[in-house]
Amino acid sequence: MLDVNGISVNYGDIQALWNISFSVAKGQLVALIGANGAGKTTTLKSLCGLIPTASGTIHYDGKLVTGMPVHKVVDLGITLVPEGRQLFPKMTVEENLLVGAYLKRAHGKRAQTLKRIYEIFPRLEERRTQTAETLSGGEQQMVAIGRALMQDPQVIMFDEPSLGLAPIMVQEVFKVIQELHKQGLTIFLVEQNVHQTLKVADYCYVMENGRIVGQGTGKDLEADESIREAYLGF
Ligand SMILES: Nc1ncnc2c1ncn2[C@@H]1O[C@H](COP(=O)(O)OP(=O)(O)OP(=O)(O)O)[C@@H](O)[C@H]1O
Repeated sequence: MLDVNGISVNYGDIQALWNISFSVAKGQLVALIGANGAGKTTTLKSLCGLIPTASGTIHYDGKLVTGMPVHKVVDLGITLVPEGRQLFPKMTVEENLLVGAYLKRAHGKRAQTLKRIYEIFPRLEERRTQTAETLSGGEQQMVAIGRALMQDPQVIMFDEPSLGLAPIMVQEVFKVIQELHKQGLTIFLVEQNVHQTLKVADYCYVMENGRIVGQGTGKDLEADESIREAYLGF
């Protein structure tokens, strides 16, 4: 469904991605793990058209996405839940969610999608009139996921959704991601919580210094000694 072939990305004179290739099949949960500064966020931004690629191609459902503006990428059904959530703090939960449904593909079904999101996150329905800034970190992450779902995506990409959350909320976020996977969404998950990620991912890529240096099923990587040493600490 998503095919990334040999992309490179530069920030001025600094090369951040070197000839990255990977693919995400329909309905799969594929993860990208790596340390701080490895290039994970840069990879996501280039997939959404937020930053240009210097070389290589990105195809989605057979269509060339490379060079497309962000709103066109979103209209194809690719959605990002950004790191740090990026909600509108003074707007209510429901207003933040509705922001997600501004494009044509999602606008017509927004009432129906909102209902579905409140079924997934009953807590957000309880707090629908509360401003985003007054929510806990975990609740804000739920709003960010809900807002992405309002775009009616085919592929949802997460940038470190568990970052900065209390352990119980980390579990909650992973539960939601697994539930969305079960419902058939295609998921590309960028995470530093390697332990949890290897448990839920169908397939996983490992990134270091802007390069893909390993790949395999969650189980394979969990059993790999160098991965255990570098990312799992045992
Ligand atoms: N706007 C920018 N200008 C210059 N360099 C950048 C910019 N954004 C990222 N970089 C550099 O590109 C490299 C990859 O950064 P990126 O944010 O993609 O890593 P990451 O794996 O997502 O890290 P983290 O887990 O810390 O978010 C880093 O060396 C970073 O300093």
